[in-house]
Amino acid sequence: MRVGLTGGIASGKSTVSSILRELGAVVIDADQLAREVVAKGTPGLAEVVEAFGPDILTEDGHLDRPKMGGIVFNDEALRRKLEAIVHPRVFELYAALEASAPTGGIVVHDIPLLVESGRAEEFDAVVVVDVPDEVQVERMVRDRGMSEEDARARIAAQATRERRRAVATYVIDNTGTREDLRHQVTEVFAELRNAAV
Ligand SMILES: CC(C)(COP(=O)(O)OP(=O)(O)OC[C@H]1O[C@@H](n2cnc3c(N)ncnc32)[C@H](O)[C@@H]1O)[C@@H](O)C(=O)NCCC(=O)NCCS
Ligand SMILES: Nc1ncnc2c1ncn2[C@@H]1O[C@H](COP(=O)(O)OP(=O)(O)OP(=O)(O)O)[C@@H](O)[C@H]1O
Repeated sequence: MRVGLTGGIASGKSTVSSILRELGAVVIDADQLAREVVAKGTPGLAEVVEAFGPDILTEDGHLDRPKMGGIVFNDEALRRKLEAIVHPRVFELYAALEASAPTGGIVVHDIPLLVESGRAEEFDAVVVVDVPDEVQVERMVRDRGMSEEDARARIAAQATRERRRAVATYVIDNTGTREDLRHQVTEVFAELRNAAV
């Protein structure tokens, strides 16, 4: 069973993913794949340097992620340019991982841009982690030391809550405590397991 997991930035997707892993799901993390395809020494990173210039590298030759974030979350055209390099490579890796994933279990695809990429209907079920924008901002500022302005720019680069909720099979409300979250995830996982048999 292929399950899409999505939600706005800092909504709690990684936290939900780790609970799902504990419960026995296989999780494929799109953000992690997006890091791998531009790791030091990859053709992906070479293409990024060609497009954005060598100043986008740190002194030791890695992608300077905070700097790149500052550029692409304030300029939609440049964001699209980066996505055009990263996304096709992520899809390639995905295909390879899916081909080697064990069959029969629940495979969760943690994809921040699931709605934006128009691929929601490719999944047997879609789980949306939902919080108001203000909670996203609060968590980015509190836990990641981001400025409020940067946090809002990232939210503005993504689909609205309403658009995500419109494709949801299950909505997980993450405005409560971590314990509340675990409770809901456990319930959703039980329903997914029932639906899978
Ligand atoms: C700009 C980059 C270098 C900033 O790196 P940074 O380490 O600060 O953030 P990280 O990669 O951990 O992403 C954090 C969150 O930002 C949001 N985000 C990332 N890329 C995008 C994007 N293109 N559009 C909207 N939101 C995005 C997602 O919610 C993601 O979970 C990085 O986000 C990136 O390479 N983005 C382009 C690739 C992409 O679209 N990734 C998203 C999933 S495939
Ligand atoms: N219920 C909660 N109460 C308080 N803090 C929470 C809760 N759930 C998650 N958090 C915290 O909020 C932050 C964002 O959560 P998490 O990293 O899981 O989000 P994410 O959606 O994966 O983010 P990103 O889009 O950047 O990958 C983290 O610091 C996490 O520890």
